[in-house]
Amino acid sequence: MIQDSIYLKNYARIYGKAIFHADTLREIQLYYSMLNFVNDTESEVRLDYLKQFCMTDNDIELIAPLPENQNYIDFMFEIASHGKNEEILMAVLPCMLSYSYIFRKLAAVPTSRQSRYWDFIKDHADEQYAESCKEWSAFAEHKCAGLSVANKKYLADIFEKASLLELAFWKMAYRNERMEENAK
Ligand SMILES: Cc1ncc(CN)c(N)n1
Repeated sequence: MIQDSIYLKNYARIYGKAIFHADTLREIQLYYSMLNFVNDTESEVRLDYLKQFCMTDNDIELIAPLPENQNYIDFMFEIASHGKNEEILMAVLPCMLSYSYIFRKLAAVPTSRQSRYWDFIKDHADEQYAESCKEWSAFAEHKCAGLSVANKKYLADIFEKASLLELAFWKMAYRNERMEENAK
């Protein structure tokens, strides 16, 4: 949750770039709806968890990102610096889509309701969130439809790279767990 708070603050910055380079108002509204989920819906639950650790977003400002988190942030910033919205979309979408996919699977496991992270799971497993993910994906398909095969391949590689950075972010939690085990 702490590393995620750092990640999400930087993730939100990417939308500043995307909105600036958007072609249409509809496009701005789509980016805004993605940012709105991260910054409002998701943040509400996130702040509740931080509270359980006696922390607020002000405390997060003093904590450094772990390497896996920093790598992911650097990658998104690098892509955003090109100022091309098709590329930015490929870098930001795995964050939104993978959570819908993973948390819907998790929510279907009966014992998940006993998890201390149930509120977090529930939000991301939500039907409305899945519908929004479909809308964002359809927008990306539409935006990229007329591109050359080579360009599509380049964009698919960005999507894949961002997805692998998501995976590394998940694994980061287990790395710390192992380090704690080893320290015992
Ligand atoms: C690393 C990461 N990826 C995705 C999400 C879901 N928005 C998240 N909160 N954090």
